[in-house]
Amino acid sequence: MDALTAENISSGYGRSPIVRDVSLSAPSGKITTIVGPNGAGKSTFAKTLAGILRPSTGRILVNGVDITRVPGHLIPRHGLSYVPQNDNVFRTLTVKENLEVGGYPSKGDPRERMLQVFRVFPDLQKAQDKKAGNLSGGQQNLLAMARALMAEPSVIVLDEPTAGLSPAYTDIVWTQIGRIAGEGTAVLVIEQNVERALTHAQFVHVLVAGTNHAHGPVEEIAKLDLAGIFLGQDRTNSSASTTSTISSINH
Ligand SMILES: Nc1ncnc2c1ncn2[C@@H]1O[C@H](COP(=O)(O)OP(=O)(O)OP(=O)(O)O)[C@@H](O)[C@H]1O
Repeated sequence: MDALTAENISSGYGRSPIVRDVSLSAPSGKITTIVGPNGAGKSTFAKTLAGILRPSTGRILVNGVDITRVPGHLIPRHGLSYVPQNDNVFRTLTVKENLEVGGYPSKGDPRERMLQVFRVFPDLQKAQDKKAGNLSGGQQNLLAMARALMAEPSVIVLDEPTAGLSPAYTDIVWTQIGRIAGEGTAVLVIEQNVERALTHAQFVHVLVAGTNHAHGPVEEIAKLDLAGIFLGQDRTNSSASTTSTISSINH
C-alpha cells in the first residue's frame, strides 16, 4: 500500500476548480515529485493534501486511512506533514523551540525524536540555540523540513523547498530530502526545476493546467518531451527534447 494516495482530486479557491481530477500516489522511502508550468496548480494540490483547501471531489488516504474531511490542523496527527514554500518557521523562536513545536502531533518522546531528527540534520543541532529568523533562507528551509519530521510523518509534502536558493544550497537541501526518504518516509516534492526533479526523484507527476498530464517512474518520464509539454506543444517522439531545454525554461 502506498503511504499517500490521492484519488480524483478537484480543488481550488472559488467555484471553478484549479486542480481537476488529479490522482497521485507516493510510496514510502521514495521521492515523488510534481512538476509543471507556472500556474499549473501544483501548490493548490499540495495545499489540498494538507487540508488547507477542501477538495470538491475525490479522496486522500494516508496509509489507507481516509483523511479527506480531517481539519487541516489535525492532519499531521494522521501522518501527513506539509512544508509551505514561505513563512515555514517561527522566526522569533530558536531552532530547538521550532522543533519542539513541530513535535506536538507525535505520540513518542519528543526529546528522543529530536535526537533522531538531529541525526538527519546535524547542522541544526549545532545551531539549536539560534533564533530561526537569524538563519539563512536555505537553513530556514532545512529547519522547516526538520520541524515537519518531528511529527514522525509517514508522508512529508514539500512545496518548492529549493526556491530562491543558491545552487550549492539547493544541493544540500536535496541531499537532506534523500536522507528523509532513506529513513522510510514518503516524500512528495513540488519542484519548479525539472532537471532537478528528474535527477533526484524516483517517481514524477506532470501537472499541466490543473490536470495530470503524465506520471510514472522517472526513467519513463525522462523520455517525454517535457519542454514541449510545458509550452503546450507536446513533441514527444520528435528529437526536440533535451534536458538543457527543460532546465532553461525553468529559470
Ligand atoms: N489564494 C488564491 N486565490 C485565488 N487563486 C489562486 C490563489 N492561489 C493561487 N491561485 C491561482 O491558482 C492557479 C494555480 O496556482 P498554483 O500556485 O497552485 O500553481 P503552481 O503550479 O504552484 O504555480 P507556481 O509554480 O507558479 O507556484 C493560478 O492561476 C493562481 O493564480
